[in-house]
Amino acid sequence: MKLLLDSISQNEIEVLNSVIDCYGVTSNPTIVKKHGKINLFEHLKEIKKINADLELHVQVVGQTKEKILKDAKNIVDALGSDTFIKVPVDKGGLCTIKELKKKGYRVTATAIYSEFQAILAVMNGADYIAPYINRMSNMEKNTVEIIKNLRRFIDHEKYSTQILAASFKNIGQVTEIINAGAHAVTVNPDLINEVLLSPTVNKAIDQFVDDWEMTFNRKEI
Ligand SMILES: O=P(O)(O)OC[C@H]1O[C@](O)(CO)[C@@H](O)[C@@H]1O
Repeated sequence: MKLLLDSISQNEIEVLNSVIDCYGVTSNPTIVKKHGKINLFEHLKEIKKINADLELHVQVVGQTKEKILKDAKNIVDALGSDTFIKVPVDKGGLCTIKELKKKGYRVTATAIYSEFQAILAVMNGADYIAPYINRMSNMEKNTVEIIKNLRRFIDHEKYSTQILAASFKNIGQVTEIINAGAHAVTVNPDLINEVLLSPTVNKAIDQFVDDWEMTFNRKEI
């Protein structure tokens, strides 16, 4: 299982990288917008300095094959050939995924709202597919079934594509989707922090320390 952070906040990534096993970071233009008009490539290079092993998934903006290929080249020239190029799965995106794979790029197929869209991206050779869990739930789709079906399809047909589930709005969705068979999830640090900073957990820990101190009159073992 791979856990990625759906954020480009250096502070959030630095803190969580020291606490949990982070596999990489994902971004899209909406996530970048929160940081204003930054130099994205320089910003991401700083994130790589936190942990050189972090996978970077960076989204293209171009909407035609030519423009997507140009964006992909710029991304890889700036950040290295191990960077994953995120390409939205529409007609233009699909044929470009094929082309990018022929040229040796690493590709994450994104903006996936349906099982069939995901299947087409797998067939075109995407390394990862990123189904949008919360956005599909909002469309009353059974996301657990979709992930189970996709995993079955990938395993049965022996594709090497991995499911990188994205767009979560609560941790319940994350665990459900991991259990359904996703290979990887990308999660907003706020959702992870909600669990790690839970008042219920803190209360239980404080109670243990209080009980120890009452018994032994000290706060160490
Ligand atoms: O519904 P949201 O939270 O905007 O998420 C969209 C998702 O798409 C991604 O761009 C993945 O491709 C993630 O970075 C993000 O989790």
